[in-house]
Amino acid sequence: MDYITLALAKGRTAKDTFKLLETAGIYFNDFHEKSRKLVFYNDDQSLKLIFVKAVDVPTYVEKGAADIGIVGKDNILEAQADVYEMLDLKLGKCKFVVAGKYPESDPEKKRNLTIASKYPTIAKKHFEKKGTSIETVKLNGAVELAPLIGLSDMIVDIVETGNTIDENGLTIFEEIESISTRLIVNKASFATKSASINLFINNLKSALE
Ligand SMILES: Nc1ncnc2c1ncn2[C@@H]1O[C@H](COP(=O)(O)OP(=O)(O)OP(=O)(O)O)[C@@H](O)[C@H]1O
Ligand SMILES: O=P(O)(O)OC[C@H]1O[C@H](OP(=O)(O)OP(=O)(O)O)[C@H](O)[C@@H]1O
Repeated sequence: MDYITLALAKGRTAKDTFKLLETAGIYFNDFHEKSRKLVFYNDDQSLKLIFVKAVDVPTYVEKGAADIGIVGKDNILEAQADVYEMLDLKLGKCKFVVAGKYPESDPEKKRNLTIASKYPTIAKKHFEKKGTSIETVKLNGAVELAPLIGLSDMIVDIVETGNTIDENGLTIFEEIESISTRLIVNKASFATKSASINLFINNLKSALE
């Protein structure tokens, strides 16, 4: 069997991903949360795990540095990565929305809107589809602050419980799409390592049932 490299997103979905891998019988015994190590091997050394920032997972997989990646749909869409998306792991569920101050922000206005987001590509594509041209301001967090202090008209961001939107007095104007953690595969690896990759995917599928 071929040996495969798995890029796994650090951050809020990591714990649930490790749990799912364990349900599938895949254990990384040398992994522990406080470790600063970035490379781990499973029990039978058939899997090499690299633990990277979520936003970088699509890059590792597209470029073939990893055969498989586990990462949120948000990062896959934003990266526009040329990879196969094979499985929905149903973790890290949330949705992309357009939000702003009500009634000051009006998404239907066709004037040049400024949208703040960690996801400027997704924001641009969404408004392009509606025939609205926008300027984007790329932020790396606390995006909800932007319309409150006049940095943008609205935001495109992730919502889960809605608490961040509510506590900052914003209103959701539109839901763009649902997000969850997905399994992605490098296109060349899928051809050259099909047996190992299919085995890995089938194990995860069984664990999800
Ligand atoms: N509030 C949320 N609820 C559920 N899932 C979320 C939420 N925010 C983000 N996610 C999902 O979890 C993934 C990882 O989130 P996390 O906040 O750890 O990543 P990050 O934004 O890259 O981290 P950082 O803020 O440290 O840069 C996101 O890419 C997304 O798919
Ligand atoms: O609907 P909620 O449950 O409130 O979750 C939504 C928040 O979670 C994410 O931020 P994160 O916690 O990653 O912090 P960030 O501002 O640093 O991106 C997202 O960008 C929202 O701000």
